[in-house]
Amino acid sequence: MSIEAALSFDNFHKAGLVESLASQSMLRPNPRLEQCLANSAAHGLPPISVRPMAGQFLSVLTQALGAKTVLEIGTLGGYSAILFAEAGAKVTTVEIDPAARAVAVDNTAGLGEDNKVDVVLGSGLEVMPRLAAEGRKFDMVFIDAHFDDEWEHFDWAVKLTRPGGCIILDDVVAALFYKDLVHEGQESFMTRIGRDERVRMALVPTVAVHPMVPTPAFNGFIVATVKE
Ligand SMILES: C[S@@+](CC[C@H](N)C(=O)[O-])C[C@H]1O[C@@H](n2cnc3c(N)ncnc32)[C@H](O)[C@@H]1O
Repeated sequence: MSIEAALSFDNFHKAGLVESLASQSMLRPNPRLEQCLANSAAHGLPPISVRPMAGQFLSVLTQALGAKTVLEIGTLGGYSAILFAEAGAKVTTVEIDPAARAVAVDNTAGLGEDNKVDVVLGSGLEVMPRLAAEGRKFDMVFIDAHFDDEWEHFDWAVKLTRPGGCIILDDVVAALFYKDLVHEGQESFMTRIGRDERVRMALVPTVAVHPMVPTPAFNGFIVATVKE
C-alpha cells in the first residue's frame, strides 16, 4: 500500500474497527466501570459518558501527572469520575441533574478515603466560584458539561487549577459545529481560550465511534496547562 493510501481520508470509515481493535488489545476488564454503565442505563441515563478508550486516556493522564485531586464538571453516572478515582485521585464532581447525581452517588460508593468521589449537586458556574472562594485548587480539571458555557467553565477552571496542573475541555470540535462556529476568521470560545495567556494549550482532534451516531464522529478536546 502507498503512503497516500495509508493516509487516505477514506480510512476514517474504518475508525470504528481501529478503535475496536485497540480497545480489545489495550483495555482490561473493569467490573466497577461495567456496573456503572449497566446501572446508569437501567436508570435511563443517556449513553454519553466518555468512550472507554478516551476514559483510559484520562486515567493514564491522571497517573502521569500524579494528580491527587480532580475537579470534574458534568458527572452523569460517574463513569469518568471512577476512572480518576481509580487512578489515585480524590474527585469532586459537579452534576446539575439530581437524578443523574443520585445514580453517580450509587455508582461511586465504596471507593477508598484517598480516592473517594464527592458528587456535588449544582451547575458548574454556581459551584466553581464557591470552590474558588474556599481557596480550593486541583491538580486537574475536566470539563464535560454539554455544549454550554465553555469559556466561562474554562476561565473558572484556570482559577481552580494549581500552577503546572492540567485542564481538559471535552467535546470542543462537536461544540464548534453545533454552534455553527467553523468558518474562516470566526471568533468563538476556542479563539478566546486561545488568547488566554495564563495557560499553554493544544487542541487534540479525535475521530471515534459514538453510540448516538452511525458513522465515526469528528470531535476533539483542548488540553491546557496552567503556567507556573
Ligand atoms: C457528557 S455528560 C458527562 C459524562 C461524564 N463526564 C462521564 O464521562 O461519565 C454531561 C453531564 O453534564 C451535566 N451538565 C450539563 N450542564 C451542566 C452544568 N452547567 N453544570 C454541571 N453539570 C452539567 C449533564 O446533566 C450530564 O450529566
